[in-house]
Amino acid sequence: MLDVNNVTKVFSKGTVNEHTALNNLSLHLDNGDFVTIVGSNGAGKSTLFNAICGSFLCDSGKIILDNEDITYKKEHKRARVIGRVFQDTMKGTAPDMTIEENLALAYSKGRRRIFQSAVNDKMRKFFKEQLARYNMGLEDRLKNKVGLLSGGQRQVVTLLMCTLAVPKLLLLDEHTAALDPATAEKVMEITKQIVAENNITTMMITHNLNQALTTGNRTIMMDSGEIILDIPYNERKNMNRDDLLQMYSMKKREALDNDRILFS
Ligand SMILES: Nc1ncnc2c1ncn2[C@@H]1O[C@H](COP(=O)(O)OP(=O)(O)OP(=O)(O)O)[C@@H](O)[C@H]1O
Repeated sequence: MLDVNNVTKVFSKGTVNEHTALNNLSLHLDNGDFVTIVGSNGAGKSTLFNAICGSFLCDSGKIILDNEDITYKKEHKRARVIGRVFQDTMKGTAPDMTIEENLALAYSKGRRRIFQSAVNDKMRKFFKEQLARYNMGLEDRLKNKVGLLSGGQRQVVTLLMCTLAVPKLLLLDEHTAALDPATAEKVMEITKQIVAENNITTMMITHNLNQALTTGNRTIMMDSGEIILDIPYNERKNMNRDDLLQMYSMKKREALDNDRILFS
């Protein structure tokens, strides 16, 4: 489904601040893979997502999504088939628009009617049914502005917006990190449900090693713009966070500095 082939991204090239954020990185995802991504601050995790989304052009390498070379495709065109949920719960929705207007935008995106927020009764019924499934009380608040919702409720609306038209790829960028533990757990449950029901190929960045090891079917660890560990399900299923930290230390030949890594 996704092939990232030898991708390199250098920021501030030719200056004293030159920094290689992605270093000849390659990655293959099969259809339906749910890959969790861990790594220290500055490892290049979000930059990898930005490269896949087309936030910038890479210095070298190719990105293929569902057999299409998207290396030079514009970001807004990629956004039609790639969903992304950020840590910042304000991103991804229009706070001054109502829940139903936000959902209608996403709904029409999938139907090629760009930027259409008009809501009809059929859509309203559909949105209500969808929201009711997640027990967040959102089905009765269709006419509330999204800006009035809690962070957890907004993340659920964003998730639904990203998946109403099933994307080819879903990118979750620490999307539960800003929520309180109970809400984070609830949003993770909903995420897993949406991904499983629609068999969405998904990548999720997290700093929580336990979450990384118990979510999806594979975990990769990044460091200095490279993938240093790629652990498939069979290997991962009996691992705990200490095993993962030890694997990191063996690979890097350095002890793991928990403060730097910021793993929970
Ligand atoms: N637009 C940019 N311009 C210059 N440098 C950048 C830019 N984006 C990222 N970087 C640098 O690239 C490196 C990788 O950043 P990135 O945000 O991908 O790390 P990360 O693994 O997501 O870290 P974190 O866990 O802290 O979010 C960092 O050193 C960062 O400062």
